[in-house]
Amino acid sequence: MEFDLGYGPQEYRAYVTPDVSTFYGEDAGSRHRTTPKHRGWAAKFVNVSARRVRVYWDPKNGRPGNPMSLMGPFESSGTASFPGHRFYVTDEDGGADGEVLASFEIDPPTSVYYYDGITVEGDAEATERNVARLSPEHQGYYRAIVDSRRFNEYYREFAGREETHFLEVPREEDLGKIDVVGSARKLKDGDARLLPEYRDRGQYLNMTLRVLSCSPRVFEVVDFLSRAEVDHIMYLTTGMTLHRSTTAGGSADASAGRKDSETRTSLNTWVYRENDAVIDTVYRRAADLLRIDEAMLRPRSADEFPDMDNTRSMAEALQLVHYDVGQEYTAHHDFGYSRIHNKDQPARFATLLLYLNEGMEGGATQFPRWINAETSEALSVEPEVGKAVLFYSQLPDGNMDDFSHHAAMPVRKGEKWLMNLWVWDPKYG
Ligand SMILES: O=C(O)CCC(=O)C(=O)O
Ligand SMILES: [Fe+2]
Repeated sequence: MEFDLGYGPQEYRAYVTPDVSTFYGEDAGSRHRTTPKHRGWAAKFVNVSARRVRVYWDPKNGRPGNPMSLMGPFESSGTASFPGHRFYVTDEDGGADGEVLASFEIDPPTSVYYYDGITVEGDAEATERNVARLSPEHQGYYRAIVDSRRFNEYYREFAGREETHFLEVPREEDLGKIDVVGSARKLKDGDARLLPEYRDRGQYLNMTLRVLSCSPRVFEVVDFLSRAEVDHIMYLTTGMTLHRSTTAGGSADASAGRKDSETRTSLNTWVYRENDAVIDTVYRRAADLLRIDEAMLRPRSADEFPDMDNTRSMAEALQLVHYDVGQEYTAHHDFGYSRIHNKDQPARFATLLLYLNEGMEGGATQFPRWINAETSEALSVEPEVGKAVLFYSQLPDGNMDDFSHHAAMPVRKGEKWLMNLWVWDPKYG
């Protein structure tokens, strides 16, 4: 798409969600998108002011709001929400009953909601006076947000969605041409590495990547982990202490109006690549699956990939999660909302879910808003020992994918063990 923020015409490769018919290998127009039962909608809040403000979810029953997040000057936060839900902003010290500086009703396709204490609508001079009172650093953030808002208008017009990420650099990504539900790609022999000392000569693990959904992009790899590996991981966890799980951005990322303790009720701990040869193998295989070098998933020395602007790992430690009966993780996004202060806007890019057991009742991973032509129900993935699910939280153009909304359904009987491998975009930092 072409856009102009006042610095001359520029080009941007924005991603337009394809017609759903193409997800079935058919001509555009032959099938129609269903309306999902789940009406979730991601909301991002931006504090366009030099004061510290709090965002509250408004329960609309006359009671004070539930605190969602604290935003410093020119910072942002976000949450998984629903159309019609209301939020309001007060001064940090004002509390839930404080003077309401701005209020918002979630109204698709709007995803980004601004509390703007600087801009005076229709009065450029008054606006400039407000800007002049800001520190030079804050003036820079203000102008960046103004540009981003204007860019967002072009993006929304072109792509039908808002950019929830302060986009800078278009990203391209090689997913090959597996863009039809049910289609599969066999990963080449040798793609999936086993440590040499653990394999016979010429023996490789072959993996097949199968498309479960094109939007969000969700793939399944049955037998990603061997039984022996799963047994080993479960053995490693013996004696580990698990802690109550939290959500990525604390309450800022909890589903609107619910506390952390209600949205994610599981226990978890972290498993490190460096500490175990089998875990190292899992990372190497994950890198093969993602088609990136395994070095990206560990700290690098300065002479490896000198073109990268940092040497940090793009991956987090593996998060081992345990769900007991009744425990769940309600629908959420994995991407998080990065601070505007960070020019690189780091965000989680891909998630690999590794199932370590099966046979429980409940406990499926669901994508309730997947775009498809067959059902309004969620896409539901059942845990199977050793199975991996790969999904992307980012669209090919670098924006966040609101449809990557997903949930771990409550376990009704038995228990569930799973590992999360979170991979950040290359500018993690
Ligand atoms: O347990 C699952 O199936 C999904 C877990 C998840 O989405 C998360 O931990 O972020
Ligand atoms: Fe998640």
